[in-house]
Amino acid sequence: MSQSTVRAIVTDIEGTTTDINFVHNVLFPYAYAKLPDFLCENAEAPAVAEQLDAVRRDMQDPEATLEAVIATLLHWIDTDQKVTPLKALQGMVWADGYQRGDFTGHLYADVAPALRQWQAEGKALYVYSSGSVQAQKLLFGYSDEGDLTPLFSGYFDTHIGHKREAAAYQRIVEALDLPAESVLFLSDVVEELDAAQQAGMQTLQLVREGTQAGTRHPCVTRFDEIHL
Ligand SMILES: CSCCC(=O)C(=O)COP(=O)(O)O
Ligand SMILES: [Mg+2]
Repeated sequence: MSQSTVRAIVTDIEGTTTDINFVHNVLFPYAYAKLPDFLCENAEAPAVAEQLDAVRRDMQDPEATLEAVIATLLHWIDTDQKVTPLKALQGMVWADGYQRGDFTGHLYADVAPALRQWQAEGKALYVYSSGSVQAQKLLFGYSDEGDLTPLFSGYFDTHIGHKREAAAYQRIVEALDLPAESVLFLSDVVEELDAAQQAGMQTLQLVREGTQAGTRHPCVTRFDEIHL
């Protein structure tokens, strides 16, 4: 990493800022439990109906019943599929959980101080996650460390493309209007880092407890090991 040239940092969430176990053992089961009733009660609401139609398109069955759509969504949660309408609906369900205080967004202890320091140093901070932009804002807005959303300049989800495709990172660079080599991408997933590197970004792999270091990208175990 050529540290002096970093002008913006784009961070992944799961496995990077946030424990994978929080996502898989708190958020996903909450959505699994609450989604059926939420959809039965809100299927006619325009924002929900739009996502249900998108699920039917992905199922290649425009006439699929609500029951069949719900079964598909639950299967996608079970198999951790990063399907855009599922992610949008999960975000809507999690909003209730955060607002009721059922959980707060997990952040590793080293994350908030580093984000604050980088922002104070003039770096622009962005999030790129498979979770919807609404879900990202909720996690950082209702985080263990309070509302961190003022630290971020923007959020990207799968509407910009999938995280293992270089084209998604090219679009992010265009949106940031910065040279690709001045943007640093942080993730725990080597394939995501490969894609960001192909788009010209700098990369750093977060190797949190329980995850494996790769060999293709520089590695750190905590945000406070990153000196820009
Ligand atoms: C935005 S919090 C929920 C994260 C999520 O739904 C997910 O699938 C994790 O994706 P990531 O790209 O952050 O690994
Ligand atoms: Mg990740």
